[in-house]
Amino acid sequence: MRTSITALQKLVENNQKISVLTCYDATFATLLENAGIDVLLVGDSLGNVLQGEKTTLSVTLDNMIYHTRCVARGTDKVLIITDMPFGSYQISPEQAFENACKILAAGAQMVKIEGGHIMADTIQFLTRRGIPICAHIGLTPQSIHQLGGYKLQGNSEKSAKILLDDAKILERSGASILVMELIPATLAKKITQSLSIPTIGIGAGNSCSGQVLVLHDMLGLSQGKKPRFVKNFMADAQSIQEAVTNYADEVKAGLFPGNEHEF
Ligand SMILES: Nc1nc(=O)c2c([nH]1)NC[C@@H]1CN(c3ccc(C(=O)N[C@@H](CCC(=O)O)C(=O)O)cc3)CN21
Ligand SMILES: CC(C)C(=O)C(=O)O
Ligand SMILES: [Mg+2]
Repeated sequence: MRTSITALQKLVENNQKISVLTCYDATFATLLENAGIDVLLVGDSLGNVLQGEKTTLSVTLDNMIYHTRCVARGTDKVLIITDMPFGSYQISPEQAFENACKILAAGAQMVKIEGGHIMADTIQFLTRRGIPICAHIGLTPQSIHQLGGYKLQGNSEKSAKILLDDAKILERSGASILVMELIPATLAKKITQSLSIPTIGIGAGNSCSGQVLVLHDMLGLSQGKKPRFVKNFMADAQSIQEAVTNYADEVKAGLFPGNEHEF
């Protein structure tokens, strides 16, 4: 039996942090599972790190299905969450359901969708029909051309209030987990304390229920400017296994992210 959302909730109740990494293939999936990572996210960041694109916008549903299958084949214990790609869930709840079914059939146990209150109806539609949902607020990279850059979100009183309200609405709509990306640590803490579902942060400080990073970033493989929230775990490790184990340990111990990784 794979890790269930119930098991993740138990971790939260016992004040244990949830470790999440992105993963796109079977070899890494086996390695991450054996290193004790709790959740693997088949992220649409594969557009960046596998396909060499500037944004996640061109990633297709078939891409996500293919990589979900690869990750599922390489594992038998971890919970697999797969990003629904841009355009696969925004048209209607019905279309979102149809596409989410294909992702679950490929081996994911949950799908992630970007957006706040605007996604409430879709989340309600899917969760009432048996699809577990991870919501995602703050910096939502599929809206990059609207946001105008990969910038900190929720840094005004008004936008912080919208994010807090969105988080509550998403929980009420049935979301099982909430990813929060690139928001002030104090806001992420307040949101986490206001919800009963686990929160997973990336650039959202140390008070979330868990943390996620893009695998290639934490292995120091990504080129170009490194976002503030990224830590290269290969810098102090002799092997990929050791780097991943250190990540899991530092998340569990509340050592990562440190002050230098938050906003
Ligand atoms: N390799 C990779 N890592 C990611 O974390 C990631 C992807 N790809 N692709 C999809 C999105 C895009 N993401 C990004 C990309 C850049 C920044 C960045 O440069 N952030 C600045 C913010 C500066 C500010 O607003 O103050 C930073 O310094 O963190 C953040 C998130 C997160 N996701
Ligand atoms: C960075 C995480 C949260 C993500 O959505 C992705 O990898 O696509
Ligand atoms: Mg994503």
